[in-house]
Amino acid sequence: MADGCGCDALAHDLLSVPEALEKGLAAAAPIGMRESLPLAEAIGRVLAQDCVSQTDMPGFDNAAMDGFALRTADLGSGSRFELPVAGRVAAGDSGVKEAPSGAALRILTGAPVPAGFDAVVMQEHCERLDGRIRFDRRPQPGQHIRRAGEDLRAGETILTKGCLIGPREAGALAAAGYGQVQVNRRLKVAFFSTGNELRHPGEPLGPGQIWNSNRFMLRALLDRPWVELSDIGPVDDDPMRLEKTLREACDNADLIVTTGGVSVGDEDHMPRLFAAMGGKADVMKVAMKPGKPLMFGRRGGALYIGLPGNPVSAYVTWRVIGAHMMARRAGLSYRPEPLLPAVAAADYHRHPGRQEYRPARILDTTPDGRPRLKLLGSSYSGRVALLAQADGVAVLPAQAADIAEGAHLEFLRF
Ligand SMILES: Nc1nc2c(c(=O)[nH]1)N[C@H]1C(S)=C(S)[C@@H](COP(=O)(O)OP(=O)(O)OC[C@H]3O[C@@H](n4cnc5c(N)ncnc54)[C@H](O)[C@@H]3O)O[C@H]1N2
Ligand code: MOO
Repeated sequence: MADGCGCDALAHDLLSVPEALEKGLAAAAPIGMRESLPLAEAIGRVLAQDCVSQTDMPGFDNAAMDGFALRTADLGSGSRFELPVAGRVAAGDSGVKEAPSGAALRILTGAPVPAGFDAVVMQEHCERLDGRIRFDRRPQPGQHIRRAGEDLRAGETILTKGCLIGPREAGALAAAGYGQVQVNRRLKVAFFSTGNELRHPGEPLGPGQIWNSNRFMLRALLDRPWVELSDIGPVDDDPMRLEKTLREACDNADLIVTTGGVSVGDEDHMPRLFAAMGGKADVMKVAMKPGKPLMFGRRGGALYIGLPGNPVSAYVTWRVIGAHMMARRAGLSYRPEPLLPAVAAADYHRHPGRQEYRPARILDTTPDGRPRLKLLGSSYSGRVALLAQADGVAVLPAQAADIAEGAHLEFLRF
């Protein structure tokens, strides 16, 4: 939609973005169905249980350095020390190593520190003689020893349900002894794009036809390890076909995402069809640009999100609202996306009205580290190529008309 279409005059009737997001999150109840998986298969999934450490972490006093363990009480006064080396202990060794009073033990990183030993001297600080070590820095008690439980005590929480099991979480779960974890079952997501004008990319185009970009953009947006994705493909603006597709999708999916057909045109069938099928539908007008029309619906166990057809509008509404709804439905805890402080790289003028998410490119950074943003074309809701050139969207306040070079902007980085 071009700038200055006049429709922004109605902006006061619109829901704000936080209001729309709140409504969306409230509609997106988690599916709450779980399964137990071996840890390796749980990577990329949503954790469905609170996890506590099953042992103290670390589980025993151990050496933080390769070197020599000793008892500081053996050192006496003076500034030069020499001790015999009475044995060796490596990571994985079990059993208590005995060492006579006044002797050191060769010790390797991760090895249990035998009882009574209270310091480790790094090998770099020791001169090694035949069966003895000499060093001239007095070690402090506790030096280079990782004490049992200093990280976490057995029973302390390491992760709470609702987090994504990424590399750090997988590592923490393994360290806490979880070989098997409860995760939410994959969210069944079905998607399709509506419109008679749509052709598969590369197919010859007749008059009035365009290549279907939303289908591929949505596939990339929705394909997550915690999602079981079903691509229904394009569907013509034929009410019978649309209704059949929607009905089947509602019967089989936890979440249905479509693009197009949610506005007020004669071929914008989705709101009416959804209601006719016995679903509860809500077409919202959101005070954001692009992405004004946005539809939510519920029918049986299915949640429906109808995104606007314009590709940039669909992307932005997905990023700002839809993605949070999908995440919540899959059981992920909601985390607001932080906006970064940035500055305008030039003077810009715009028509005030709706809060705008303008594709923007980072030119460079200011001396205090803020990105300097070039705002890309003002008429862009169909220009998906512009989105691909952007590093993110600048969030322009509803009432801002003139934005001066150097002015503060908020930036949602892709
Ligand atoms: N009288 C009004 N007309 C419109 C309004 C309004 O408030 N009053 N809102 C405008 C805005 S803003 C948007 S956004 C669009 C949203 O309309 P729909 O969701 O119903 O989308 P369509 O009309 O089906 O398509 C809009 C546009 O996007 C192109 N499109 C659709 N699907 C795809 C696809 N898969 N790949 C690429 N491009 C696609 C489609 O050809 C249209 O050009 O409504 C405005 N109108
Ligand atoms: O302004 Mo529309 O919402 O093109 O997205």
